[in-house]
Amino acid sequence: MIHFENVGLRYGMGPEILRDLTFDIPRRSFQFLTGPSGAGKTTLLRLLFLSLQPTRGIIRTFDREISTIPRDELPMLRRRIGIVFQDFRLLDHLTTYENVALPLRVRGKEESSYRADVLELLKWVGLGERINVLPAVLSGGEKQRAAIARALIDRPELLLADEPTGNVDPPMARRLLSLFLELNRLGTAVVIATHDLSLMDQVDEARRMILSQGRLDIYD
Ligand SMILES: Nc1ncnc2c1ncn2[C@@H]1O[C@H](COP(=O)(O)OP(=O)(O)OP(=O)(O)O)[C@@H](O)[C@H]1O
Repeated sequence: MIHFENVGLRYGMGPEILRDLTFDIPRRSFQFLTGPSGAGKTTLLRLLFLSLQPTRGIIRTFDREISTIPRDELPMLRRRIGIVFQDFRLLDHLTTYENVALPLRVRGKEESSYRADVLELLKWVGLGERINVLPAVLSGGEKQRAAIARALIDRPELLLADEPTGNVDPPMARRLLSLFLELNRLGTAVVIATHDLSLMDQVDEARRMILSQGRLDIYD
């Protein structure tokens, strides 16, 4: 589904942060992406989300080679990808409900067709009492859960999550992990960037992608 071939990335004139990355993200796969702070996990997620272009090498996403796609077509491809940013990126003027429903609204769906699903997901992530408030009054953990719900609601083909359990307690982290696993069971490929070893230990069958000094090792 995603193919990287000899991909390298540098910011401006700086050093190469990622070097010669060659790997696939298969359909329906589940992987953790880990490595020391500053190793380039967020950078790799940005490449996967098509918000950065590689400085060398080839990336194929959903059978399209990225360098050949006109910029104005990228948003259509991105709609097939759900992403949880480390800094959440909720829209300040929208309520929790509206933020989570946004991907469906953008798709032109009728509210009556998704309202119950959005409310159910919000309850599942523990935001049932926070449906009609703005992000400014949510705690860090609540914002994180709203961002996760928004990334999941449209059942993307690929889900990317950057430290998605960084702001929640261990029971909530387990609950969120079970949500990612359920989404994966329904057919979504999942990539979770994390430092949390206990989280990774809960999914024996997950692939581990380990970034270190610009290189990537994969353990299936
Ligand atoms: N926009 C940018 N411009 C220049 N350098 C950047 C930029 N973004 C990241 N970097 C550098 O790229 C390297 C990798 O950063 P990145 O955020 O991808 O690492 P990370 O593995 O996600 O780190 P962490 O675990 O701390 O979140 C770091 O040295 C960082 O300073």
